[in-house]
Amino acid sequence: MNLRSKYNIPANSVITIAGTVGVGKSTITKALANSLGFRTSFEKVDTNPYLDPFYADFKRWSFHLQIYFLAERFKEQKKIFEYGGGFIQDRSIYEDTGIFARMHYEKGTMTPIDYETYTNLFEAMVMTPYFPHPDLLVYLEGSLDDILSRIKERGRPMEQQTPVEYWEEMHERYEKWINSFTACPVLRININEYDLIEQEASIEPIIEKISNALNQHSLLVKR
Ligand SMILES: Nc1ncnc2c1ncn2[C@@H]1O[C@H](COP(=O)(O)OP(=O)(O)O)[C@@H](O)[C@H]1O
Ligand SMILES: Nc1ncnc2c1ncn2[C@H]1C[C@H](O)[C@@H](COP(=O)(O)O)O1
Repeated sequence: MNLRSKYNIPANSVITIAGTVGVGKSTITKALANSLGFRTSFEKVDTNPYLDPFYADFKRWSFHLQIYFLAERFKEQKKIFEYGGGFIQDRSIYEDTGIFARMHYEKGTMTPIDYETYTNLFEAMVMTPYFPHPDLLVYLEGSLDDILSRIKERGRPMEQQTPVEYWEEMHERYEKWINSFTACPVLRININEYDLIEQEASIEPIIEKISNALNQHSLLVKR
């Protein structure tokens, strides 16, 4: 019996993984998809033409990068819809606006006009009844120190050159953001609760929690 059947997880579920840069989203996305027999939806990092220029000059490229990510995530959303679900998604579309665009606007590295244009576009595309929200958002949380050492260990050059204050600011914003997030049900997981690098089997207790969260929500909806 596979873990999806064992824990009664519907085959058409869409589970999105959220959390700050380097927290471990891609790693857990792969592990969950493998264990549940789901497809994956990853954000494109290596082929993103704006990411390197953005890290070199936030002011010049923040709007371009947000539009690029929005288009990419929307295409992924369409793919998930066309397959009828059964996906683990690496990063939610909500973080683009709730964390990144907002942070750059408030820090002065995105102009008010660009922010308004972006926000209008985001709301017209995403915050409509036609946009399917995920069944569950799994939020990965961890200490700033752990996250900084993971960013360092992964070694993406543009992230190494970014001042630590950027990651610190993002870490704080994530905590506030998740506390007021309501677009879909949330399951919080602390990254010290599992270790997929040393112990592959540590995915099973996470799947059990996901199952409880999904089933609890569907009971609430049925009531
Ligand atoms: N459970 C874990 N324990 C230790 N290191 C981890 C764990 N999960 C991820 N990592 C490491 O942390 C770094 C960032 O992980 P990644 O999945 O790429 O994060 P994200 O997708 O959130 O940016 C990678 O070097 C990865 O190998
Ligand atoms: N919406 C975004 N704005 C700015 N930067 C972003 C956005 N989404 C992702 N990123 C950056 C952050 C990282 O450098 C890479 C990949 O993110 P990760 O959390 O490592 O998967 O893209």
